[in-house]
Amino acid sequence: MRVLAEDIIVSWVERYAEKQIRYDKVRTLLPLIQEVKLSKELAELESLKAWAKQPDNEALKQQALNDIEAFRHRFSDKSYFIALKANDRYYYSDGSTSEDPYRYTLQEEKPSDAWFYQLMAIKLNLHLNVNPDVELGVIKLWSDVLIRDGDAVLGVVGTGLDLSTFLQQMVEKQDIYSGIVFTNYEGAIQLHQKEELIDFASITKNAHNKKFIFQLLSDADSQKRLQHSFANAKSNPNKVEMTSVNKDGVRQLASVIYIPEIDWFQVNFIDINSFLPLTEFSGLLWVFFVSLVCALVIVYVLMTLMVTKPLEELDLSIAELGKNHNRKPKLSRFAGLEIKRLILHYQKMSTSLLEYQQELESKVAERTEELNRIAKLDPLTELYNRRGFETHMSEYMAHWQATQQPFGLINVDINRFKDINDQYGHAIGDHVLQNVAAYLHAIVKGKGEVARWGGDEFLILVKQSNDKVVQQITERLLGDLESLVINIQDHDVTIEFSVGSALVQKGDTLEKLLHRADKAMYAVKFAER
Ligand SMILES: Nc1nc2c(ncn2[C@@H]2O[C@H](COP(=O)(O)OP(=O)(O)OP(=O)(O)O)[C@@H](O)[C@H]2O)c(=O)[nH]1
Repeated sequence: MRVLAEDIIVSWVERYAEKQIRYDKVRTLLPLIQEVKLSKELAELESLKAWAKQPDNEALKQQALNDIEAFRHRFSDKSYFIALKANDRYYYSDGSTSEDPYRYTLQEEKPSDAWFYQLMAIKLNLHLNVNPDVELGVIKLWSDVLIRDGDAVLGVVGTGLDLSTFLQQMVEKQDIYSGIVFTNYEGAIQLHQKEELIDFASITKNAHNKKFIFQLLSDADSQKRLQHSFANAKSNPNKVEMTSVNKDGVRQLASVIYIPEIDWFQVNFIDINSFLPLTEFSGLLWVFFVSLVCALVIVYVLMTLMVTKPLEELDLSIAELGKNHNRKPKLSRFAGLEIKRLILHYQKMSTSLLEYQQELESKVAERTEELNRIAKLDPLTELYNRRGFETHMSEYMAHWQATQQPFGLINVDINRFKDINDQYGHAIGDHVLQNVAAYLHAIVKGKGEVARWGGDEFLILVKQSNDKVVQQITERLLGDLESLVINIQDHDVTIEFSVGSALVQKGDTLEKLLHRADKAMYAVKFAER
């Protein structure tokens, strides 16, 4: 904002300064320019030139002084001066006396007369000189114009303006300016509010002793910039050149304009800070700061209500979903539309995901149960296989340990089963095994469990039993009355078994019990042979 404001000020000042300077020229500088013009006219006066060539000729002198007297009234100070080269005499008249205007004789070695000899030497047609008037005791702004006859210089003529009046009108009228300075063509200060800064009689001094405007600036860069502006202004008379300089320790804008009529520069300084103090912005900055904080708080609250909170809810629900819980995210009515939509989709997704998962889990459970069941059963006879029977028996043995209710184990082995296989083939053998399984199952009914122990060998667990029941079953299996007869390829084949049994005893293990039943069965088998 400050940079922008500075830019605006610079462009505004540029326009303002240009107009102001034109106005100044008309209002204040015009009298000075007028004086210069008159002095130039006076220098062209033929009678003056004639006298200047022959200063001792009284007739020519009278003629010239008469003509000049008419001019005198036109000068604003109603005075003139003439300095003649031929006799080094200085004439001055303000009309106060009708005497000879001769005042004194100039002397080359006198510092206060140096201006004259310098002008003669450098042959400067017009020179404005700020110098004290020794006679009147005031500082005057002199307009010095050479009296020329072709190339020859005959003297100097001109008038003086009271500097203090001029300064009041010109330099002290500061408006927005922090300082107005007039310099000659090389930058030596001619008009300044502070008289001590004015470079009196610049023309008579060498550069080391002059007071240049550039010395008022704080650094070399600023001096360079101002010198550059001087050069530009000189090549574009009446055009204002702006540059930024450091003066009196602060940044200032310097507007430079060249006034060709008097070969001077006018430089106006503007202290940007005083023109545009930072404090002007402080209120605005506070408003901006407070607005910014309010806006941030509102944005934060809205973001929290519309986005952050609903997302936190969603996050919690997702964490719960990881634990297989369907948690419904709580939604405030401020939640953003997109977020609401997102959460709705999430709910649908999580519900169907959990349903699908439950379905999957129950299917897996079913399959596992089925697999466990299958793993325990013999696929051909659908009786317990060895593994299934062992599991069942270990459970039953634990039960027996607790209740001590007796039970028995019967080992049943088909006699010469290999012959059936060999004679009718394996498929028939399988068929026989299935029939044997059904037969044994029917005999045992609810009294116990039947298992296929391997090949053609079966085991029967007779639960909560005593020796008598076991004996009954054994006898039934060995007896002729209820023999198992299977029709194979139109032949009735009687299936015979070798059967051995054992009752559980104190301190028994399954191994021991099996061993006894096995032993009993083989005893029967070998006895038969
Ligand atoms: N068809 C069929 N045969 C089987 C199966 N498992 C075992 N076997 C047969 O059963 C026969 C058992 O033979 P063995 O142990 O000598 O028994 P066995 O011929 O009854 O002889 P003994 O017991 O001494 O009377 C073998 O020939 C096996 O190949 C099966 O699942 N199906």
